[in-house]
Amino acid sequence: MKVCCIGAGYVGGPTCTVIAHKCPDIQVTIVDVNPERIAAWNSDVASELPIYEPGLSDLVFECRGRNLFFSTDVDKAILEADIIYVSVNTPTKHSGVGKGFAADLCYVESATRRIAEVATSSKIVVEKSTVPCRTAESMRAILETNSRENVRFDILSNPEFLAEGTAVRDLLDPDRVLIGSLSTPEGLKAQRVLADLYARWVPRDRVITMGLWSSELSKLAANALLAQRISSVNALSAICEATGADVDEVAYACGLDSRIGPKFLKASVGFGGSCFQKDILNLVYLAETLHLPQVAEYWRQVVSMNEYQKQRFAERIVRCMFNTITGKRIALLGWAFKKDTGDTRESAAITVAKSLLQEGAKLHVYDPKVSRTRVMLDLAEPGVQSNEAKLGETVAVCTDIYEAAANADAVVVCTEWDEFRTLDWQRIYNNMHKPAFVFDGRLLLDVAQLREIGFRVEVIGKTL
Ligand SMILES: NC(=O)C1=CN([C@@H]2O[C@H](COP(=O)(O)OP(=O)(O)OC[C@H]3O[C@@H](n4cnc5c(N)ncnc54)[C@H](O)[C@@H]3O)[C@@H](O)[C@H]2O)C=CC1
Ligand SMILES: O=C(O)[C@H]1O[C@H](OP(=O)(O)OP(=O)(O)OC[C@H]2O[C@@H](n3ccc(=O)[nH]c3=O)[C@H](O)[C@@H]2O)[C@H](O)[C@@H](O)[C@@H]1O
Repeated sequence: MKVCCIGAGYVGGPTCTVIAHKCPDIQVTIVDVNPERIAAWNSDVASELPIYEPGLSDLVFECRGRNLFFSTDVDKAILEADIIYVSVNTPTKHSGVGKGFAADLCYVESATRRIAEVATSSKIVVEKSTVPCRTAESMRAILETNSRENVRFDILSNPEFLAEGTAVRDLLDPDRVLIGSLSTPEGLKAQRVLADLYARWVPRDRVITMGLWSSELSKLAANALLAQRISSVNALSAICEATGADVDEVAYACGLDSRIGPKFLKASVGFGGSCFQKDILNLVYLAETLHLPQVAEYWRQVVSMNEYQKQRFAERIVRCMFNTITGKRIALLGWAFKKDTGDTRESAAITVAKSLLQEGAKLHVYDPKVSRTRVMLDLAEPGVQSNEAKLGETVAVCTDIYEAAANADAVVVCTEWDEFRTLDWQRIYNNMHKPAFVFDGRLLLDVAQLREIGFRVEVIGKTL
């Protein structure tokens, strides 16, 4: 059996690497239109792979050249494959109908058209990208009206639930694998083929099957429910700050109720990542097009609360620093949207940094997995400063935390990297301007220890 994956991104790369690892008899080819990305996947240096995920480079090096291949030859991989994963990006539309909400399906459509044009034999096409409900229907229409005679396509929905930073672990031991299909004999047969593939390492009872539309909607629903928990606890964090309650204690007390559960109740500066916001806005758009304005408004509020949380944190920094940060140096620790990834898409750090820059601060950014180029690209958006040289006057990207914090007025923690827990805070304090502030956007630091050293500490969801 041969598997092809179109899209060598955060999902296609790890997902199909794990398939290659678990199924040495299956040839897996991951293709992409981006030659730099494919070249990076073919690098022999772990740090040059396009994605940082704990444990991923070992699997890539184990399988690559054996039964795992990364290539730009999309057509060849399509021609040879029995199963084709479509794992391309589905960003929020920036223009046209549904601008700012709907998913842009142009990449899914172009990959689907390519499959239809190139394939000379029947294929199972797996919709891996996160898509609006009933996208598989559009894919089927494109495939059926553009394919050759005697070539049949069975489309399955197989949404991905991995989280970045734990992708390999999530793929090796998933809570569930979801496969949706039409309930036709051919659809069910294709569903069995894919279920058998996963059952090589996932217990059968965790490979669940259902209809196509339920499967597509379940992915959007799962992300909406997860993000809703974070916005709920972040909304409570604002009440905690105003009342003297402690959000960690409140979350702990609530999470012990087995109906609520303890996970995903960590208050923060705000959720980031490429999917939560995008997928909820997609759900909002879906509700609007279905003429369900109250439903749309309900989910929209999860995103609004997240924007509020990020803004509230930035405003608190300014307020605590005597209502002005003009010309002050602020060390920003963490740029990725969560620990153990170099991904910065929709990272809360970006919003906070932009607000601080607009208030006239000078930023020294440190993140163990994010490059200077990435930080500058994230900031060089319209409305902030588009000129990189000018940006360089107010933003420095440091490779050392102590250098970032030297002569700073404040340290702001935006990402929960483990290494921030064990810093030499006395050394940091000695080299900072006084009063020295620490703003913890991740409830990560030992506040008592910091206060003893002399820091003024402000934490999300707490008044100290
Ligand atoms: N990033 C994540 O943790 C998760 C993402 N998803 C979903 O998976 C999908 C992919 O996400 P990512 O991997 O993060 O995106 P990504 O942007 O990292 O990767 C997508 C890749 O597809 C390539 N591509 C686009 N059109 C193509 C075409 N016609 N032919 C060949 N290659 C093409 C792009 O060049 C890019 O390298 C999205 O729908 C996303 O919502 C789902 C679960 C987790
Ligand atoms: O569709 C997707 O892309 C994926 O989106 C999320 O995964 P991911 O965005 O990679 O990472 P999460 O661990 O969910 O974290 C998202 C954001 O929420 C924040 N978060 C998470 C948990 C929490 O309790 N509090 C909190 O602020 C994180 O710091 C991060 O900024 C989901 O967890 C995955 O199941 C899903 O497959």
